[in-house]
Amino acid sequence: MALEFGAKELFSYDPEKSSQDTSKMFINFSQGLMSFPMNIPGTTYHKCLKDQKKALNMMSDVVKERRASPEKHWDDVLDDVFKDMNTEKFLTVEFLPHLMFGLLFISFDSISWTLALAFKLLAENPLVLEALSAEHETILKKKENVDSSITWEEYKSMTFTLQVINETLRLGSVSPGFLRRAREDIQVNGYTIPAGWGIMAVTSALQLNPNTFKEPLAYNPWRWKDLESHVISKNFMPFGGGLKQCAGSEYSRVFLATFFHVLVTNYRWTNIEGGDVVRTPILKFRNGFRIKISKKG
Ligand code: HEM
Repeated sequence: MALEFGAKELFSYDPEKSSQDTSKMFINFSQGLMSFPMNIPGTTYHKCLKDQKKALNMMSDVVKERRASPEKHWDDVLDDVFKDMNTEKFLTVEFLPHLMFGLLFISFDSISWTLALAFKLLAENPLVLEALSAEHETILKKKENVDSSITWEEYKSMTFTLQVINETLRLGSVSPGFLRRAREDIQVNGYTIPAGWGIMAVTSALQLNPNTFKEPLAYNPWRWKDLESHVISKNFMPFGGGLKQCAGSEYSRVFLATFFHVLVTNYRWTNIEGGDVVRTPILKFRNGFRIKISKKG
């Protein structure tokens, strides 16, 4: 679902018209990223390369189709990218399929894992689920038409939901951290990081620091009301930091909040099996994760 929604926003993808199982392609690609790099049929790595090629071919076809009818407007990200090609030299026709592939992968993988973790944590913490449901039921009650879309004001009123999102990202930052390169020698606590060295800031560990987050392993969204903004900005970086921070952070928050609204007002679920969280170094479930979901009566 996150993939189809992202693909629709990026290049007006219509799953009904696609002959390919796009989700499968991206899942296979994702599984091969941390696999042993042996490119022979049957290996995870081989599947990863094969499906990456398929996905890139699909993106190339979309780009070709767009170039063939420049008068048509799509009102999606690719439309804007085509406009930017007039001013940005790095946006070449050869680069576009890679850009679309990268954006789609990065958006689908991170959001899907965050959602999967939220399903697990909410089911394990019924008080949190109860408070989350209450916030969304209140929004529904105030609506004149319950079937109308969520408004920006409603999104802005989701205080507890945003705390749930923060707490989920704190405990389960999809990425272990972010990468930088030292441009000059850097002194840290008596050690020197020489210029040119790669640096990985392991923010996922920082987010479990008991000096900042009391009982760091507890899933406690209420903690966010008492944390001051300067403490948050220095200790909570699930979307990275500085000029290079995640371009999709606001999109992700809106997506997750909207998803929770639909989920808790319409569905209930129970965890069936799996759900052991591991880092490889990206967040994963060791033996998968199965839930039983049903419509609320
Ligand atoms: C829960 C969801 C997400 C998480 C946790 C996440 C996390 C991250 C992190 C940690 C970085 C590295 C930032 C840095 O180096 O400081 C990053 C970069 C990036 N993310 Fe996300 N991301 C998410 C969703 C998305 C989505 C939905 C999109 C696109 C629609 C996106 C697009 C990007 C891009 C383009 C960059 C590279 C930014 C740059 O290098 O200038 N991300 N993300």
